Amino acid sequence: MAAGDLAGSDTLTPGSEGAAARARRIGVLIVNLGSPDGTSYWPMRRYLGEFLSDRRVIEVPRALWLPLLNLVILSVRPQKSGKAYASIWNTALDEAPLKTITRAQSEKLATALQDLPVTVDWAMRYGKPPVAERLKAMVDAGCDRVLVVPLYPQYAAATTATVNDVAFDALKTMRRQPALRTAPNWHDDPVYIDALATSIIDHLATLDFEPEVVLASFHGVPVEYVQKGDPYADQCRETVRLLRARLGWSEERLRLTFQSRFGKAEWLQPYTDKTVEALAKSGVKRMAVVMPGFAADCLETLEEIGEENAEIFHENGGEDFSAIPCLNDSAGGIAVLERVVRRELEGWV
Ligand SMILES: C=CC1=C(C)c2cc3[nH]c(cc4nc(cc5[nH]c(cc1n2)c(C)c5CCC(=O)O)C(CCC(=O)O)=C4C)c(C)c3C=C
Ligand SMILES: [Fe+2]
Ligand SMILES: [Fe+2]
Repeated sequence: MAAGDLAGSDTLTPGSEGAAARARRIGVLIVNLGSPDGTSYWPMRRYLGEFLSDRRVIEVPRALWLPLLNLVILSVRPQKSGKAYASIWNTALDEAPLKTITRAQSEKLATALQDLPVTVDWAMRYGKPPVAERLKAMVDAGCDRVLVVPLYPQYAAATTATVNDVAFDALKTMRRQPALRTAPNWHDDPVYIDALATSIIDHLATLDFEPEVVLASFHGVPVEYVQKGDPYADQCRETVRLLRARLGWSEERLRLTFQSRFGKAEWLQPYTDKTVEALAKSGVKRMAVVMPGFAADCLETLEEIGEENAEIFHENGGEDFSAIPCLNDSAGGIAVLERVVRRELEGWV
């Protein structure tokens, strides 16, 4: 094979599965959490059903959890969450923002990796496109090695490990498996910290107010998961410590909080919504929130922070509130993904 056949990254478009195999390409599959196909009851129920049936997400014994999930939660939560998704829906493409942004990240990452013999694609852990389908498409297109990149800067079993689980599960059905690598977390990578710091500084420069406090709000997990050994909380704390150092900010100026509680158990604290309320009540008038644990804007950033927490702030006496966009497909965001991929492909390219 000519050397030129190996060079140049591309993206894998649906339908290319049957294309003539190009030998010895490397697949790079970026994977985020996933979203419902629509905001009405049944698409929401299907999505939440798949998500909340994952043993990595809900560790309650099945005999207790499945009746509660199927009889109670899946009859009420689809309506409530559907309304929230409707308020942020990308109506032009009729899809959730997480999908739009992940696709754009995949396309821009392919361009950034053009000098390498890689095929870049994207998938979702829940909903579409599924990890197994896109992995198979990569193999059919001639990839004999695949790097799976769970799009989470901080490792949690409920996010990173469950992506890896489904990738390895997909290989179980293949006679000729590709070699599979999974990318580790990048919570302390200088390129990531720098991209976050730049995004904060750039965003604050666009505001007509100076926040007195900035929250670094991460998705929470139950405290019990951390007690069982999940490194997630420590990695969130380390990200914020490095970010403060990079910005030269104090612990009072950049505060760590955890959002998106689900269920009745105790989750990581301090809670974002309670902190926003307390800050407003204590007389803070101007604040901003950055969400470093999300590689892309989604329901939890756009609706929960951008709408719900903004309202909490205003209702309790706050005046100016701003949600800082995630790194998304910005130059800084793509630089982070490129950094992770190039590092993890060492020895393969
Ligand atoms: C970024 C890391 C995330 C962790 C850690 C995480 C843990 C976790 N989440 C739930 C329950 C829900 N999360 C939901 C949405 C959601 N969660 C993340 C990321 C993490 N979750 C993202 C990116 C999203 C948004 C997806 C989108 O389409 O925009 C939802 C669905 C929405 C809702 O009904 O509230 C649930 C439910 C648990 C239980 C958990 C840890 C164990
Ligand atoms: Fe979540
Ligand atoms: Fe939420």
